[in-house]
Amino acid sequence: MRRVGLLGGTFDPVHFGHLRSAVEVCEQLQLDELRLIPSARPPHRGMPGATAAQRLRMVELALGQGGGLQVDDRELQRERPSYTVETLESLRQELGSDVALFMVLGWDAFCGLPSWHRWESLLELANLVVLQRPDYDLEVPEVLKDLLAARSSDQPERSHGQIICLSQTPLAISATHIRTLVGSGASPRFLLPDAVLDYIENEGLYRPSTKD
Ligand SMILES: Nc1ncnc2c1ncn2[C@@H]1O[C@H](COP(=O)(O)OP(=O)(O)OP(=O)(O)O)[C@@H](O)[C@H]1O
Ligand SMILES: O=C(O)c1ccc[n+]([C@@H]2O[C@H](COP(=O)([O-])O)[C@@H](O)[C@H]2O)c1
Repeated sequence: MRRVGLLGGTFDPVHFGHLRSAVEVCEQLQLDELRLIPSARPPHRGMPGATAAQRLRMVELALGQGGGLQVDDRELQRERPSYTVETLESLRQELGSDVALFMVLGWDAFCGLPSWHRWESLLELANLVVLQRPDYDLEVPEVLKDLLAARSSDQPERSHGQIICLSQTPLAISATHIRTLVGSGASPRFLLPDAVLDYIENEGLYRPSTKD
């Protein structure tokens, strides 16, 4: 069965925490491809600092011609909040039922899962891959403890319905920290690809507003 990974994110901006995790998930789960899916109108958070088109462009620049990792812009084609369950439904329509989908989430995102739109349907559409996040110390909600006990697997072979907790190289990098660095005039170099940093500088992203 073909195995497709999905890493959704605001990517404001994309950084090496996302990219290194994506490479390691691909290798550990022997995926045929992994798609980074920028969230056009991210639910559950304020307006990003960069537009959806700018965030998509930064992901494209980060990936370059890199084999295996791809960008999927389907959430920019919808005039609605970017609900993950609708993205998975659209992917299932495109790819069919005979493909294993692996939706990748950091620990922080996983802990917030019970507040997502139609969250209980997510496992009917995909497997979940949960990554550690060294910069977050969050308690997992009880309902997710039960879900982890019931659905965890070390050897995921099904098209959907299983949860895989992976240990990837822990990188305490966040987009929030990068925006803060840029906003204070400090350099975020080596936390994200140079091509993305050049784009941030050329577009004047994340600088403090000049308005009073
Ligand atoms: N350093 C990291 N290690 C592992 N997973 C990460 C890392 N950074 C982000 N992720 C995960 O990648 C997905 C997309 O993250 P997102 O684009 O919100 O980046 P972020 O760095 O968390 O941004 P922000 O600081 O703006 O919230 C989420 O599931 C998140 O948990
Ligand atoms: O579907 C939802 O209700 C939902 C709620 C919060 C987050 N998400 C998705 O989770 C992914 C990570 O979100 P974020 O805010 O950490 O970038 C991204 O693809 C979001 O669209 C999805």
